[in-house]
Amino acid sequence: MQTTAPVDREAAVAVPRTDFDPYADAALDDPYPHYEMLRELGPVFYLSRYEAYGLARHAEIDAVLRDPVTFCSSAGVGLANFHTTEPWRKPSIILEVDPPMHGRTRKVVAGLLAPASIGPLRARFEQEADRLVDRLLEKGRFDAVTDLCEAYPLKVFADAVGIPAEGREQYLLPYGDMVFNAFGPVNERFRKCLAKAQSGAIDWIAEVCKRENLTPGGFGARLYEAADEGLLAPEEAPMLVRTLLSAGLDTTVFTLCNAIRSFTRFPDQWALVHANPSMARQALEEVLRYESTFHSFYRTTTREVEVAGVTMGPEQKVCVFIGSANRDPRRWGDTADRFDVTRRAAGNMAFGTGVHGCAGQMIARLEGEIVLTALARRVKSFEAEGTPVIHYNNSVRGYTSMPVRITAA
Ligand SMILES: O=C(O)c1ccc(-c2ccccn2)cc1
Repeated sequence: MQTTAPVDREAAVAVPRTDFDPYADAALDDPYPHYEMLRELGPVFYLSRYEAYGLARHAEIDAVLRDPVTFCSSAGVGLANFHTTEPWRKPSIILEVDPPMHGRTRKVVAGLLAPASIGPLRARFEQEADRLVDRLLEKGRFDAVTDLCEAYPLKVFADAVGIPAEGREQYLLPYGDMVFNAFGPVNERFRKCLAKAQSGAIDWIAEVCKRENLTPGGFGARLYEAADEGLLAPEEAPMLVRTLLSAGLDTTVFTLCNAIRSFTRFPDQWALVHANPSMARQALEEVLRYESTFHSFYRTTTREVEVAGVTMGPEQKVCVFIGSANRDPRRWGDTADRFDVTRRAAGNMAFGTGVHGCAGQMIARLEGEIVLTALARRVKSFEAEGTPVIHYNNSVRGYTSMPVRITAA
């Protein structure tokens, strides 16, 4: 366990320094004891290894994410400051921009992914979930990552965007892996990703975002229609298709992984959901709180600002550990570390909060709720077959492999 060094001389109030490395495998194996240590350091601390401030408590993270002017996104939402470091790809026109520009692109994407727009997808999402559960019950034992958690979003969400079926397995997840590694340091993990992705994913994504490759009526085609209507500049449509493919796959895959993992660890919780499938949506919310898929990202100060008595200069990177906010006993009480599907987990930070709160959170919830409901109706129990293999990534948590055995109801 890392130690804290003497106080930082410059800060008005001593800011505790730590050489904790959030990106070390040991931290990714089980971040929660480390998050506990960070929360106890104070409301604000300094990650000396990365020369960035850090917040691990719910209240301060909530305040920072609700102030996009002081804590901006246009310098990148990862450790790299776009004012001094060349971004690895053209910055996103929704994630890596500030108001007012952000408001315009956000309005278009949020409209596309709003309940009214995704409601008509429910029937085909349910049909696909039932077909998938049929296959899993026939198998009895399978790898929950490849056969369930990856298979489902790669089919239903990629179909909803309207991209070709060919090449999805090969390119979509590796591309997302790179997107989420890019929010961390340029470490070995990220460098390996970049090298691999040069081999095809980046070109494949650019190709499938072209209008001629998108199914009419899908989210992608509808972004080009928004450009036709003047709501977007022509070159912004493919950029927002790239957004959907960057943000909408790995996150839901890992959320499903974290759900299955939690239910194999806590079979009594699955028993509750199996007994009452209408709890699926609420159970999913507790999965999102308990094992947030997306764990940490950054904002950059646009001026000198004081947070909890600590004065930060301008151009400072501030890491918000939303995975820790979701376990903060100051917000969730002393059962914060308990996986409890009967808890009211709404208000968790899994999708962030404020103007940049995840625009796709409703379709993510729809996918999760439908899969868990289909499983709850027909699967009595999940048993883990051996230890699952963690997927190591700089900012999202999930699994590479998770052999399970299921028992039909
Ligand atoms: O506009 C993009 O390319 C983009 C937008 C959003 C994300 C994202 C970040 C964290 C969690 C979920 N989504 C990634 C990429």
